Amino acid sequence: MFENKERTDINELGEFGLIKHLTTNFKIRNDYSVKGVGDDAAVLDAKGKQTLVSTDLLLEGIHFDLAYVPLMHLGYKAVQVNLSDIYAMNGKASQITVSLGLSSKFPLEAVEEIYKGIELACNKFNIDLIGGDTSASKQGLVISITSIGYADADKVTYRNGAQENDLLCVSGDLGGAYVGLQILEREKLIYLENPQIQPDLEGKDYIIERQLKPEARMDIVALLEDMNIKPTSMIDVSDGLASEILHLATESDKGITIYEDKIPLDPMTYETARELGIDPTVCALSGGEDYELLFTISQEDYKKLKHDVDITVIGHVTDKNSGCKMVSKSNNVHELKAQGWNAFNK
Ligand SMILES: Nc1ncnc2c1ncn2[C@@H]1O[C@H](COP(=O)(O)OP(=O)(O)O)[C@@H](O)[C@H]1O
Ligand SMILES: Cc1ncc(C[n+]2csc(CCOP(=O)(O)OP(=O)(O)O)c2C)c(N)n1
Ligand SMILES: [Mg+2]
Repeated sequence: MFENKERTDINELGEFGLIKHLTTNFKIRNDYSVKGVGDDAAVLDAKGKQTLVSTDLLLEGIHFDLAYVPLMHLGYKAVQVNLSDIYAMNGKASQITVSLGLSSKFPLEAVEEIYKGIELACNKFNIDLIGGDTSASKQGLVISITSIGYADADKVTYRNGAQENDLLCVSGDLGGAYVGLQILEREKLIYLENPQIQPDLEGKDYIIERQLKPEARMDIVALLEDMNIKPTSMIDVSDGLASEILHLATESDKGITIYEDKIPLDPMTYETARELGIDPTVCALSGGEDYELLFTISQEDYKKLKHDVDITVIGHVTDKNSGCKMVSKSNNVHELKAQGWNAFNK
């Protein structure tokens, strides 16, 4: 989705000219970055902390569809999904590298749009862009971002630390990004059949934003620190609640039980799912792309966060033999299965 009329051929700048043009506005802003863009490698200083590194790959046609994703949003989202993994380790994100495979149809102005989104994310989350790689691609747009962060060794939170009787908590609300995607896909099909019809996204702002412009939960990491809570285990919700619960349980060698009526759903998510004839609970369990934090805390810590409206306790940790279960609104017990999004199922 790129409507800018000006089209400058990337060949006019060449690879190095392009890199210079795109990165010149990015200034190093934090002490962990010794050298950013411009040498054979970036130089970082962990300042006695542990270093967290995570990488994700976004491919046109698999992870995003340029028919309805504006390039600036894509740049912003690509950064968010990567920062989210650093926050899921209970760390502070400080740097990213950005690697691009650009299809030949992309003019300079299109790449500039992606970088506007990246810059917005870097400004908002205090991140240094410290490097990357740029190439032409014959198969559409490819974006790979690596995020780097730091945490004191005793703060780093793994997937494997959940203990029996811990409480399972989730930030924000779930399922919105998936329902937003269904609306965007619906409007795309209508448009393809009849290009005169303008997309009808009226009243769907929140869920469309959840899909196009997710926000990684840096604030939750800060909140937990303020509350003096160290989660016993943590993961971010990228593939859907069910899949992430199974990761925490498997890695921790425990079982987990959740309660359907506790799953936080935004009213717009709930109503739109109903309109589309899909079960809102299934959207939360299997939709994905929520980029909320799912974590376990010890019972003693419950009093510290019970009044926080942005964190919901949805279940608890059990012994391994009890497996992963959801108690439904009608009090039936269902086994949780990882039926979340899977790139290989497309
Ligand atoms: N091609 C690969 N080579 C090596 N490690 C990989 C590869 N793909 C994924 N991983 C690693 O597997 C683990 C799980 O990855 P993934 O399911 O993608 O996690 P996330 O949902 O947090 O991105 C991570 O430690 C990741 O770095
Ligand atoms: C065209 C399109 N198809 C599918 C999706 C949905 N989708 C894209 S990425 C994703 C989940 C996370 O992707 P993955 O590559 O598994 O990331 P990771 O778990 O490694 O962080 C989902 C549900 C989408 N937003 N757009
Ligand atoms: Mg991954």
